[in-house]
Amino acid sequence: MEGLLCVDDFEKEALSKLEKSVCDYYRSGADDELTVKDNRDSFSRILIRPRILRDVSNRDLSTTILGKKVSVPLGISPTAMQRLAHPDGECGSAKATEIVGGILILSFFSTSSYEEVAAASPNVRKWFQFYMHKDRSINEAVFKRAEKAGFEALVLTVDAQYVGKRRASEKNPIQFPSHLRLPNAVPDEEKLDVSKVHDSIDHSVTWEGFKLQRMPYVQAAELGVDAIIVSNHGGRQIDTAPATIDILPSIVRAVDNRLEVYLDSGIRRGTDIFKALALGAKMVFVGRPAIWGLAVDGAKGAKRVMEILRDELDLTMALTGVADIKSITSKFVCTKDSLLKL
Ligand SMILES: Cc1cc2nc3c(=O)[nH]c(=O)nc-3n(C[C@H](O)[C@H](O)[C@H](O)COP(=O)(O)O)c2cc1C
Ligand SMILES: CCCCCCC(=O)C(=O)O
Repeated sequence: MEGLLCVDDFEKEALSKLEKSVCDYYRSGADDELTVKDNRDSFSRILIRPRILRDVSNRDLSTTILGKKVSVPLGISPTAMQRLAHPDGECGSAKATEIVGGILILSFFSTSSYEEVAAASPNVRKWFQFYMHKDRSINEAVFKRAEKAGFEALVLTVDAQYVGKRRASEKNPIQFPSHLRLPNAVPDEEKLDVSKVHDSIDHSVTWEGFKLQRMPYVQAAELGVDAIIVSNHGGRQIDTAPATIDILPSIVRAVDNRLEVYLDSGIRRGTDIFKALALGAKMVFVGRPAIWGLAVDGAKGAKRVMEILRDELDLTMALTGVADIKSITSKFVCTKDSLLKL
C-alpha cells in the first residue's frame, strides 16, 4: 500500500487487481454515467475560502449522530457483495469503520451476515440497509435479527425499486462465486439465484406505504423519521439526477432542522467532506472508496482509505482555520461566480 496516497490511487490499484466483471459492477453508473461524473465535477466547482491566523493547534473531528458520539463524521455506505472484492468483505469494512470511529451501513445484499459482522467488529456503530419487501413478514423478521445482532438503525433505500441500467455490467455480468452467499437476503437452506434476489422488493410501495419501526429510521421528515441520506446511489440509478452536493442546500433548507441530513455519492477527498459539512450535511458516507480499499488489502486497505479521508479532513480544517466540526459553516465555501461579484 506504500505509495497509495489518496482514494484515486486506491481506485487505480483496485481496478488493476480485480477481475473485469467485478470492476465493471463496482465502478459502473447508469446509462451515460453523467451523474457519476457530475458527482465529482460538482465538488470541484465549489471553492474553499480559508480564514487565516486562527488557533488550529488542537482540532476535534468528533460530533454526535442520532445522539451518540462519532470520532469523525465519515462512514461507509451500504454496498452489495463486498466479498467479491476481498474475502474480508463486509467484516473488513466494519473493522475499518470501528478503527476510525465512524458508522458502517451494511447492505441487505451483503456477503456477510449481521451476526458475522457484529462478531468481527463488536464495537463498531452499525446500521443496516433494507428495501421494503412485498412479503411484509420478511421485513419484521429481518428487523428483529439485525436488532438482536446490535444494529442500531434501519436505513431504508428508496431509490432502487428497480435496478438502474449499468451497461458495462450488463455486457459483462458477474459470475457469482459458488462459495459465497447473501446470508441476510436468502436463508442458507434456500438455493441462491442472484438474478431473482431483487424480485422480492415491493415495486409499488409509496410514501403512504411505510410504517415506522421501533428503531431509529433513516428516511424522510413527514414520516417522523430521524435522518435522511441525500444520495443518488453513486450515479447508478437515474442518470442526469443532480449531483448530491448541488441538491444538498435546498434539502437542508426544506428539512429546517427537523431531522439530521447526511450525504453520499462522489466523496473522494477530505475537502469534499468539508464542503458537504459546510453546506449542511451532518455526516458523509463513501461507497466505492471502501471497496477499493478492500480490493487492495482487505480490512487493512479499507482502514487506510478511511484514515486518508479522515486525515485529509483534519488537514483541510487546519488550513481553513477551523478547529471543530460545528465551526464548519457555509461561510467557508463559495463559487467562482460569487467571487467575481464581491
Ligand atoms: C457496487 C455498489 C453496490 C451498491 N449496493 C447498494 C446496496 O446494496 N444498497 C444500497 O442501498 N445502496 C447500494 N449502493 C449505493 C451506495 O450505498 C452509495 O449510495 C454509493 O456507493 C455512494 O456513492 P460513491 O460510491 O460515489 O461513494 C451501491 C453502490 C455501489 C457502487
Ligand atoms: C444481488 C442483487 C443486486 C443488489 C443491487 C445492489 C445495488 O443497489 C447496486 O447499486 O448494485
